[in-house]
Amino acid sequence: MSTENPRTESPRTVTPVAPPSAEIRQQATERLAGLATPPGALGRLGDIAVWFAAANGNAVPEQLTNVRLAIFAGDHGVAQHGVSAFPASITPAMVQMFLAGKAGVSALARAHDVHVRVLDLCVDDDLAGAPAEVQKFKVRRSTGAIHLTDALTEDEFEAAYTAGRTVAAEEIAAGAQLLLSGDMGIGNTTPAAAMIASALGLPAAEVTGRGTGIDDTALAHKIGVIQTALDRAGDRKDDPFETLKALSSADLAATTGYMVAAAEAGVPVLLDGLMSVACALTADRIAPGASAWFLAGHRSTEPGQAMALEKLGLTPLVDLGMRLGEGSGAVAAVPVLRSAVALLREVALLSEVMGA
Ligand SMILES: O=C(O)c1ccc[n+]([C@@H]2O[C@H](COP(=O)([O-])O)[C@@H](O)[C@H]2O)c1
Ligand SMILES: Cc1cc2nc[nH]c2cc1C
Repeated sequence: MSTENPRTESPRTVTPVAPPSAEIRQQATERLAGLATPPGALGRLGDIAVWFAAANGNAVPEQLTNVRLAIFAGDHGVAQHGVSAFPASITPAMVQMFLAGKAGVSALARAHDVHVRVLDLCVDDDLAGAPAEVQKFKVRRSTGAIHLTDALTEDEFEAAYTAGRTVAAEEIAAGAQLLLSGDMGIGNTTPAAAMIASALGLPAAEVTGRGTGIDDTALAHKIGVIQTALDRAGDRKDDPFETLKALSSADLAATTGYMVAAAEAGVPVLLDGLMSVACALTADRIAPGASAWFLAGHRSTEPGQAMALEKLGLTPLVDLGMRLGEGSGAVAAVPVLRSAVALLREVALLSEVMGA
């Protein structure tokens, strides 16, 4: 973890982020080359181990014992406009499942020892019985339908973005060696696609996918909704903060703030599917260089995710055809990263073997 990237100005400042230590990266590369394995025999696991070593600040990287996932949940005005295969009432129901430990991501997180925190930024429900902690950053109920109006007001944007930064700081204070982001929100593949289209300067038709599984008719309608939103935002798409305010939501603005803050603090982030990668792309617009702290967990079936990953220069660790969201793809990739770390930490050096 480095402290070389302090950000003291207002949240709306584009400030580059320094990459992980080149010196430690070099030491880790030399260690990898010296392991008692044939050169290159570890394939990508070797590269991943070196990346993590540099991000972790140790040429012999720490064992990954404190991996922490924050799931940012919210509802989206566009969900009332025929862009999803499911009703918005699924969002609070799934948040309750996360809290009960019964969602897909809950099972994976237990299997792989990942700490899960659930945050309601803009769920359109009062989440009866949920701990107060879950709603402490709640900005509003649902967000503006982005083809008709801005997702957030200026105050709401600042509250959401700052909330995400605070969550990252809290998780880092709790000892996070690796942060993961997850999402829950019916309709959220629509703003996520709009964020990616804005960053890449692409039309809606190229980045839009089927989300929860819409048919061809609904897909054509969803493309129209996203293109209308992009046209409505106009030149504001050139500014990542305006993009978040006009075209995202409180949960996605918070996720972006979380990633910017993690990179600034020098803590690596393992990315999930479409929403996570849309936010990572936006975080890298806000904090150029932040992507050096990001590792792609999995490849989602959403086309926009692949395009955003390519722009970020990231290749996913696993490609399992998943499109669940929740952070599930990132959690599924944790054992791969742990495998890489274990190899660089624990394998003997060839010089030791030969000298023995
Ligand atoms: O992570 C992904 O790539 C992904 C792809 C498709 C759908 N999802 C999940 O499905 C929901 C959004 O889909 P939709 O069709 O309602 O926009 C939301 O809760 C996401 O977590 C997630
Ligand atoms: C059941 C269900 C679970 C989810 N988890 C994330 N997005 C989801 C969408 C649906 C519909």
